Amino acid sequence: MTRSTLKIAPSILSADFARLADEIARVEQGGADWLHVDVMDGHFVPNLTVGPPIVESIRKVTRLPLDVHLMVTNPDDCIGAFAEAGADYLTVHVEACPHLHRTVQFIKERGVKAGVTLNPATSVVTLEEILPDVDLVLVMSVNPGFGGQQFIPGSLDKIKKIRAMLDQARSQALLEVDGGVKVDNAAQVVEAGADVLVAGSAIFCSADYAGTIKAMREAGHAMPDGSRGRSSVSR
Ligand SMILES: O=C(CO)[C@H](O)[C@H](O)COP(=O)(O)O
Repeated sequence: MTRSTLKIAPSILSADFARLADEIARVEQGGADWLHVDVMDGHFVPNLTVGPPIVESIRKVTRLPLDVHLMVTNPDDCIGAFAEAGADYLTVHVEACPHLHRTVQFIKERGVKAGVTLNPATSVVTLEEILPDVDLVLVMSVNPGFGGQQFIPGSLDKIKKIRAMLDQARSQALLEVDGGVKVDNAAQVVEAGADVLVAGSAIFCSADYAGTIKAMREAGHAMPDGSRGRSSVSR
């Protein structure tokens, strides 16, 4: 099976929230494919960020698909509000969902693409039963809660395992990686099997957002042996 074109999703967690519309315009004009929005409740993760009103405001200033990552306890309680606010993807944690299949159906019933994600210490086995139902799998390559952390090296093996599971199931779900993704490791992450690279500090802490996005895309398409990556092929 061929793979989707590599997507770059800047995470606004590292943007200047006082100038959010400008920051979003800069990454959109700079070639971003998606916008990644981290929702944190101060309970599932030790940080607080944005809710549905902010997503609704973001929806008005960009055409980029909104990739909303719910780092919250009881995500079922807020799925409707984020769907109405304009999320294109809603991704929930397997650790936060005792009835994961029901939660995924809630998301899809609202016309939103459904993603599932797992923390670094959570086994890929937790994905086995839900894979046929999801549009996206997100591998957290840092412990969620904060931007600017170091990529956990063991994440590469996890990405490879999930890539193999998706390919074996002939799944069309996208494989996204989030946490410590930089220009320097983008090739390894894509080689391991990623379709979507989330990057916060790498982009928003750089002087040239467009240049960083371009460099990350080029790195992701350049395999170690110099060949073009599988991710450059559309399915
Ligand atoms: O989900 C997240 C943190 O929980 C962020 O999306 C992620 O950490 C991106 O930041 P960076 O690229 O700086 O690591």
